Amino acid sequence: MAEILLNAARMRALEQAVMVSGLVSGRELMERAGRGAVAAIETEWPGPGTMPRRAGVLCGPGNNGGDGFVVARLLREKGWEVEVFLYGDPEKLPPDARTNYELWSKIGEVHNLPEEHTEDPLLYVGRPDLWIDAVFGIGQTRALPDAVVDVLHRIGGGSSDRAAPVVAIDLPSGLSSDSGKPLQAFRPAADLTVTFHGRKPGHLLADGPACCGNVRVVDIGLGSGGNLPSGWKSGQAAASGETTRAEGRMPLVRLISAEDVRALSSKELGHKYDHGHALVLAGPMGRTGAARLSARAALRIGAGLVTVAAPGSAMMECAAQLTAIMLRRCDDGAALRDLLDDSRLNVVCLGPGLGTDKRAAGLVEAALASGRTCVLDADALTVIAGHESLFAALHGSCVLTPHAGEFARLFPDIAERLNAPEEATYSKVEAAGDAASRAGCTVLFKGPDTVVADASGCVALNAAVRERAAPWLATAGTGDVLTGLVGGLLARGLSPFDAACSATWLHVEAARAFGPGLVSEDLPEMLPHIFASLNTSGC
Ligand SMILES: NC(=O)C1=CN([C@@H]2O[C@H](COP(=O)(O)OP(=O)(O)OC[C@H]3O[C@@H](n4cnc5c(N)ncnc54)[C@H](O)[C@@H]3O)[C@@H](O)[C@H]2O)[C@@H](O)CC1
Ligand SMILES: [K+]
Repeated sequence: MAEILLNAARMRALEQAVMVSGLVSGRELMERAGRGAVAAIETEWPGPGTMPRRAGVLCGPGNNGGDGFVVARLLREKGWEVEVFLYGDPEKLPPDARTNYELWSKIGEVHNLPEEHTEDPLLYVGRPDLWIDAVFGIGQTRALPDAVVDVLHRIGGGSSDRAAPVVAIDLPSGLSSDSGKPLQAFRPAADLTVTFHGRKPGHLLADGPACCGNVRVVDIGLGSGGNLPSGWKSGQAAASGETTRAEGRMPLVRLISAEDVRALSSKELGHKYDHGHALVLAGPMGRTGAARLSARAALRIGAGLVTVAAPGSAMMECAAQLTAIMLRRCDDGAALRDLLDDSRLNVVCLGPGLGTDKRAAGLVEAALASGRTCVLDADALTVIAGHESLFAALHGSCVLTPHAGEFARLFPDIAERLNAPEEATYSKVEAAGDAASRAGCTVLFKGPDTVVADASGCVALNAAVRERAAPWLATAGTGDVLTGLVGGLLARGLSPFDAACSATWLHVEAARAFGPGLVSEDLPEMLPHIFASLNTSGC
């Protein structure tokens, strides 16, 4: 199954559908959520034996608070000393949360956390072993009230050196479920986040991974809704009746995984021309390294043939460095048009080390006018950002691979919205989707949370965070390698969306397989190892 990240609206819809079907009540779902949270706590921190443990449970005014009352009751049943605090009016709790408030009230006290005179929960709990943050979950769309920020500060839920661990129920309070951005200046932090049915985009995007700590998913019996069959690919969201960007709502986000690339590890028998021919455009003498890195990556990922096209001044430099990769001279846009008369050249990669001068603009123009499948990166993106006519010439067979700075040059208003504090629920997923629909092509928006979006509304996320973190990718030239990986997969015939998804996953896996000390040249050389391990481990 492909993992779909459930945005808040979709999670609500799933819960509603299950409750309306009569298969399970909201109260039972809440009980399962609380039970799952307690089990996750016991797994994360196996107890010291017979010693009673002590927890402070902070509950909010909605169903997230309801989960908190369940957790409090179940911990008490297990012998924990538990103090419970409520932010909100018990009379206004929704029905299931109210029921659990009443169940808890039979066995323990509920301390009020009034807005005006925030009490210090530490006074009640002394030295707790654990804090439970059940103030807000997927219902939060606006900044935390100051009183709640105050309390979370006191328990250390915003700093890394807190005295007792914090367990967030569903999400740390103050974090947007859809964007992974804090909803206010206070940046919440938890050691463990227990979420239900499936991960939400906010667990993996932006600040989410740093705020959430370990994320454990609890099955509360909502069935397989939200997951899509393996092999689910671009375009199928609309066909399956799922929400897409094209419908103007938050898209379904698929997590990119090994499943996306397993089929790539075998090259079907055939002639080298059956696997495409990528043309990589180089910049002037002294700047060809970037294009050579792209070319090497394109060849390693399985393009049948790769040619570097360099200006006359750089021919000797390239010739001295290339072996399996071919070399052609290409001084300007006219020369590129001539080269592209050869229809076997099915992909053009341009941008790394290209420069931003007249030659570069001519090459970008010729590449786009040819209608060829193109990967545009680095300098090519800067050139496009500076020429409206080139932006307008982008077409459905293009892949743009901007990092945040390049994205802001190409789509300044979208980037501004993404970075505006008052737009905390606007996510990188939506930003990439808006950019793709404006450009009319696939956009691979780089980062530890790389988002791939196409103009039809399909979106996927490659999360290189926590256990999949690859900090070694922050070194010169790794972006040039990614350009070549996308180009090589396009040459092999993958669609722009699929090529971008697979390339970004392999890029991270290559970095992880090499580890510390990585330089960009190492990345393509790790691919045989990755393909071999995909075949043998079935990971
Ligand atoms: N029956 C269900 O629907 C289930 C819900 N579950 C829990 O319920 C949560 C969602 O519950 P709710 O929809 O009640 O939402 P929350 O409990 O997240 O928020 C409650 C309400 O608080 C208000 N609010 C949000 N942000 C606020 C802010 N900054 N300041 C003041 N008020 C704010 C909103 O009106 C929101 O509806 C999930 O995250 C999950 O923990 C689970 O128990 C599973 C079953
Ligand atoms: K919470």
